[in-house]
Amino acid sequence: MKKIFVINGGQHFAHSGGKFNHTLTGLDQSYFTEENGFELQVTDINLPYDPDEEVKKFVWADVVVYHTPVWWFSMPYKLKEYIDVVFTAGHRKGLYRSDGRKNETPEINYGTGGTMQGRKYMLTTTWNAPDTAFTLPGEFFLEHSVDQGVMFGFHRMNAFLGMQPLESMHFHDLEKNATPERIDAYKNQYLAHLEAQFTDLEIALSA
Ligand SMILES: Cc1cc2nc3c(=O)[nH]c(=O)nc-3n(C[C@H](O)[C@H](O)[C@H](O)COP(=O)(O)OP(=O)(O)OC[C@H]3O[C@@H](n4cnc5c(N)ncnc54)[C@H](O)[C@@H]3O)c2cc1C
Repeated sequence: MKKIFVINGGQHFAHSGGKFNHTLTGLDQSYFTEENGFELQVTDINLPYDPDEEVKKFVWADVVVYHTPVWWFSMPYKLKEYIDVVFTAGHRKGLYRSDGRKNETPEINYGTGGTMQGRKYMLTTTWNAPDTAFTLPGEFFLEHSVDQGVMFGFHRMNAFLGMQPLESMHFHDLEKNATPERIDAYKNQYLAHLEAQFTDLEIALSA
């Protein structure tokens, strides 16, 4: 059984209802079943949580799945608060030991003190921005991808803990053009993405 820990970062606020991130979490619950060879734990950052129990979920997991809307080119404040609180609780309790540097060589090895080696993570993001804002010359994101641009720090954060990325998936135009057709297509694409990522993972983890 592969152990999957899903964090639903779809905060409910203003015009961002968290509904699409909740939909992704529901698809996880339909896919990561015991029948399919998975054990699943889910945290919704809108609900109260115990930081020590959350640390245990990270340490338990083979794969952490993060679902987040993008708010002001970052994550929602409740997800950021969750990470600040839980990762701090996880210092020397399974998430990270130190920043990785040694006193005698402080110039090198920053970010190598994580204790989550062997674990993987997968990121999904949701946006109002269309995908073309990242790809077309002259458009807003100057041709930087989501992973190498806005979410670069998020990926380094997971590297700091020692985790390796699975392929991310990003969902665009969910405000101005959230048509039923787009939502249905995204749901199907996400299930296909899970199949692709987690079929490969079976081979990688059991090797
Ligand atoms: C403070 C703030 C800052 C923001 N900053 C940015 C930014 O920097 N860049 C950017 O691009 N965007 C930004 N946004 C927009 C934000 O990223 C999107 O509103 C968010 O990603 C949408 O995700 P959600 O889970 O909240 O979905 P929701 O807004 O709840 O849902 C999106 C749409 O999908 C529909 N839907 C969802 N699930 C289903 C379903 N199962 N069946 C049928 N319909 C469904 C909903 O009805 C809705 O129309 C910002 C929003 C806020 C509130």
